[in-house]
Amino acid sequence: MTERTLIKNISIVNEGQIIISDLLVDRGIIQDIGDLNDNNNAQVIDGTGKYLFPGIIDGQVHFREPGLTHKGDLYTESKAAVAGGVTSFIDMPNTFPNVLTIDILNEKYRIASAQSLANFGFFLGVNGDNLEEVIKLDTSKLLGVSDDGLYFTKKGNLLADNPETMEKLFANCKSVIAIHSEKEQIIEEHENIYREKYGENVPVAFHPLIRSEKACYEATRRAIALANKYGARLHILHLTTEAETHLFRNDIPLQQKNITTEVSVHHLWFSDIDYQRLGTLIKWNPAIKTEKDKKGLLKALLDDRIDIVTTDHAPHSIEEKQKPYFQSMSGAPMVQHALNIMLEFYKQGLISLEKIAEKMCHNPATLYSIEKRGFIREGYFADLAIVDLNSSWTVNKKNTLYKCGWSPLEGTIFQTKVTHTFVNGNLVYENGSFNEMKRGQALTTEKF
Ligand SMILES: NC(=O)N[C@@H](CC(=O)O)C(=O)O
Repeated sequence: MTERTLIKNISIVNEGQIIISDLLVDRGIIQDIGDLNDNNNAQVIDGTGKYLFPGIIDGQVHFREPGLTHKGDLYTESKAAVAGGVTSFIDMPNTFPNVLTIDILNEKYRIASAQSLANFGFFLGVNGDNLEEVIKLDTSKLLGVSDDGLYFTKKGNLLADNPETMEKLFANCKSVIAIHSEKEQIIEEHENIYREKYGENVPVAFHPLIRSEKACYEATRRAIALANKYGARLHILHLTTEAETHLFRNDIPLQQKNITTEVSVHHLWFSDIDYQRLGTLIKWNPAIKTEKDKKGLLKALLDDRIDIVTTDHAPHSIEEKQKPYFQSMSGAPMVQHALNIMLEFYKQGLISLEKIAEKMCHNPATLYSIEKRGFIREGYFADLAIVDLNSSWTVNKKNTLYKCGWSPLEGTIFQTKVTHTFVNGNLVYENGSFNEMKRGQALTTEKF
């Protein structure tokens, strides 16, 4: 494979602008942007009529390795990611064993260097069990700490209404604290009410009433109050309610924010009217809520109260999903289809291409201080995605690359297609084919 690629005559979507230009990639780096001629045997790609985005940085995925690899693994899920234009991801700590020590964190980096087709970063998990060790660490060196998904084990966790644990973490942690924000006590009260009425077969349409707006709002309000008290760096994961969006600011630039938040694509795409059609396939935590919430989330994304878009890619086997309400696993795979979803909103006139690049590429890089990625700039890593905005296709089992083999989007017609994805200058994905010679790199941060 040639080390140089010249992309000719492409519409570059970057930093609030779209300009038609050429771009030269040399040995993994964006070497030049402008009116360029190939003078050194570069592989040439004609970009006429197509759009070039910085590779998507997905700030929240569950790729399931180690320990849960019957659902997904770092190779299979990163491959699906790359097919969707995602070139970097940050993986959550609820793999097994839970990522509660630096040794386990390092082990995940080791596996990913051998397996992942995309660039990778990992959260250190934090809960009541390892809090004392975490606050002894130099947390300023970590990409972030998170409690996400650790609540599945129902022990010692931050969400179990443990104000002391939360307080100590916020007082001492120097890195981004990424919180899964739902108040467990409120959820348990609701679970008991519905269990009494319906037994194990609670209709899934009640999921947003069990994991309710109040459960989300109260937890988010409390976390923000603590972050303000200690000046901690708080990030609220996967926001789901319109009510919570009003707790976030848009009067200061992202670089100056101590408190940030995100929306996951499924909470922009689905609403409670979809439970009837899709049942437990769209059971997520926090739950898919109402049309009003869905609209409110998009509004907050557009006016910058919400900073980034993530997927919370959470594959489970179809057997694990198709169970009665209480046993059905929460979460679903999304990473391959996230950019298509956002581009569909563009097609509907709801968001600009520049805003998509801001929320899926630039802002995740800024929020997690990721070095030299997320922007199309000379000297930056050549993580790039080319999209055709006029090419329709239907999601089906055959073209869904997740190890779990299904998607809640099956049957959906997308009008846009990712045609090429470059990771560190390597053309890893091209029109349905993969070049798997190279592996992704660990994300480095400006803090290291
Ligand atoms: N979002 C989900 O519904 N599930 C996630 C855990 C999580 O993000 O809370 C999972 O790991 O399956």
